[in-house]
Amino acid sequence: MHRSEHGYGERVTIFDDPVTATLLARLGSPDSTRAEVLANLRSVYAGLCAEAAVDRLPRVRREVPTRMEEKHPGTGIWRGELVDPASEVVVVDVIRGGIVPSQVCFEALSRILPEDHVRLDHLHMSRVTGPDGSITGTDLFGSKIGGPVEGRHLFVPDPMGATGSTVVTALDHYLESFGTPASVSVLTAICTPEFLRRVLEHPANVHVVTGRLDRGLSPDVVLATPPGTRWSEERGLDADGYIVPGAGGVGEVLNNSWC
Ligand SMILES: O=P(O)(O)OC[C@H]1O[C@H](OP(=O)(O)OP(=O)(O)O)[C@H](O)[C@@H]1O
Ligand SMILES: O=c1cc[nH]c(=O)[nH]1
Repeated sequence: MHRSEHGYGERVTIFDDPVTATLLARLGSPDSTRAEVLANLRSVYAGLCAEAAVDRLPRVRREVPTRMEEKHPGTGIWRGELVDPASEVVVVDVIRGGIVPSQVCFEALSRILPEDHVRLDHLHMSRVTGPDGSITGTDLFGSKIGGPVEGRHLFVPDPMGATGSTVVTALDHYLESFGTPASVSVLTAICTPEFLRRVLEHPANVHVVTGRLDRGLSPDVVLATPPGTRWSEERGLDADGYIVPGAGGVGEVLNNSWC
């Protein structure tokens, strides 16, 4: 995967490839149908999940006989590194924007690990706005969490990393009551510099993999510098907590539910 150069530190991966950029440009376009948005979101998350799995999951060396082994004993055997099948993973479904991305990750990880090592949890969450329309926090209304996360690799696919309030609330909930994961990967289709600052400060030692980093409200002089070089001056959030340029309310579009 082509990765963007940036100054946000080693725990951040930003995709830099024209395929992901094209999918995300269509995803955010006012002309795209819901079917296109869904299909593009699935494609983007297949890439984000694979990248996080490569970076975070332990590996083992293995020898695997192929169908050629019978004809070529000893040489018809593939030798190399695989994902360690002992790894255990928990995918977090952040309802509602995260429903489709979490299902994509759950299915993808279930193809590379034993099925009983991959779990899907659900968190019912919603951002809360104050009287002026600005985001004041995130409510966690309920959860279905299938057990501890201690020693497991946590994947949090949340498409729009805006203020970071949703992800931080989710991680607080896990750390308070369900143990310490072996690693935490937050996967966003699009995120802001403000989001990165907030989630990287979290004690869970978060790694972020994002398809795009949007900082469209930054001054021109800052936009002329590589991402993260003048991080404190970068702005990607509008006054209502929406990402600019962003993709609008993705949870709303995906669900045709404007609330
Ligand atoms: O980084 P934050 O500022 O917390 O915002 C991000 C949240 O908004 C979107 O979801 P969705 O539209 O489902 O949620 P909402 O109704 O809470 O905006 C997105 O998928 C995140 O869950
Ligand atoms: O820009 C944003 C911010 C939060 N949620 C979205 O769907 N879009």
